[in-house]
Amino acid sequence: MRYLTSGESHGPQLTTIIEGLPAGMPLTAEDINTELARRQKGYGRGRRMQIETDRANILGGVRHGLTLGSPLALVVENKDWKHWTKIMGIEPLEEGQDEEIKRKVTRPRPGHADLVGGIKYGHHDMRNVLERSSARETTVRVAAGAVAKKLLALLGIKVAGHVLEIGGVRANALEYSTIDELKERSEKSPVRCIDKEAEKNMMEAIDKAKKNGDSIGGIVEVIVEGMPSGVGSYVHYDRKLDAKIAAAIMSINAFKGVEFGLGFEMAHIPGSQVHDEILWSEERGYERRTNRLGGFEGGMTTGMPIVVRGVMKPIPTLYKPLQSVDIETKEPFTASIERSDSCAVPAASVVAEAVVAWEVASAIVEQYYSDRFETLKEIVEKEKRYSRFF
Ligand SMILES: Cc1cc2nc3c(=O)[nH]c(=O)nc-3n(C[C@H](O)[C@H](O)[C@H](O)COP(=O)(O)O)c2cc1C
Ligand SMILES: C=C(O[C@@H]1CC(C(=O)O)=C[C@@H](OP(=O)(O)O)[C@H]1O)C(=O)O
Repeated sequence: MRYLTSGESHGPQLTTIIEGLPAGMPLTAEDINTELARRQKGYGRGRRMQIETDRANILGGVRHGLTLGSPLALVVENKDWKHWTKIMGIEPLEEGQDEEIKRKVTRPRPGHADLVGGIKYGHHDMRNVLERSSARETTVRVAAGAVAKKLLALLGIKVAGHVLEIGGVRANALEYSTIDELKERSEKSPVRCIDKEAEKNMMEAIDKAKKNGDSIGGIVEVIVEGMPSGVGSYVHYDRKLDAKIAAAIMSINAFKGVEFGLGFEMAHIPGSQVHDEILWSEERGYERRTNRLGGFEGGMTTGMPIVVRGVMKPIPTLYKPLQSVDIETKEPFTASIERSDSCAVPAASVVAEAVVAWEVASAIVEQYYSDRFETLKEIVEKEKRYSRFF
């Protein structure tokens, strides 16, 4: 499966076209809207989220609640567009119309795509860069991910994301018995963290950063449970599913690192405490004693839950801005200030779920079968059994 997205942050809408979904899969706008609403929540976001109520309009590829196997077209309107119609106008400016209408950005923000993107595409108004480099685009990535999540859910595969760290505050009481419990508890938390003590401290850290005109980042974790083993392949670099998931996490705005299972801790632990011992029983087939490798061996799923984490840097727009240069005058100035979040880690955990779900669903459809959903379901069920009792 593949998808492309189009649209600017303050333009009329965001669009995605999804290609390669099997036919006959139940899908409603509500399936997508629930995920869009989850992405909008989260402590630390700016005023924009109070303006938007993201809703998906399905404009192709579905009839009477079932996918047709044809491309799926989804559109999410930007409610904020009505305040930006002049600034973001599509038609050329008329003779004598004020250039100021464009709300030009000439003082690039360190950490944003502004300067490099402006130089690369020859934009002297860096609004032409920031409008597309903005994480507003993650709205339609979450829409595409919602479709993938629906496909996975119907195959008995569950995806959950939560927040592990914000601004140096680490969650530690992480006991939960099922992935459903993790989902339910993180859903209730304003920072999507299931450790109540850490939640409080994370919110305080966000308040403090905001008060200081600063920003903070953090770590999110995504878990995928119910996978058959053997999805992905060791035979070629571009068929390794862990590599594709890592790239997907890295593609989220502001993400700077990825790890699976014990991750970077593996650098200082002996092999005997890293690799997952193999067990077999008549009733349950193959199992692992532990899941320290986070569900992958040789780029293939082991059948244990996929456990992947990503680190998000602090938001680059600062209300107490850093040093920059005006690209017109070359004089030193502080960077421009655009309306901004002070922490978007909770929202980013929903985006991370979406991009991981997309990679997993794509790999399943590519590997097993892509025409009819019911047939795909039968194949996946058979495959889960086959790989357990081989
Ligand atoms: C959900 C989400 C919300 C974000 N909100 C903001 C924001 O309000 N202000 C900002 O400067 N950056 C925000 N970012 C991060 C920037 O989009 C990102 O840092 C920038 O596009 C540069 O890309 P890079 O950090 O991947 O290099 C957000 C990122 C995500 C995932
Ligand atoms: C609009 C979203 O996030 C935006 C991401 C973003 C950035 O620079 O990445 C900057 C802000 O945009 P604005 O200046 O319009 O408030 C965020 O609000 C969203 O997540 O839907």
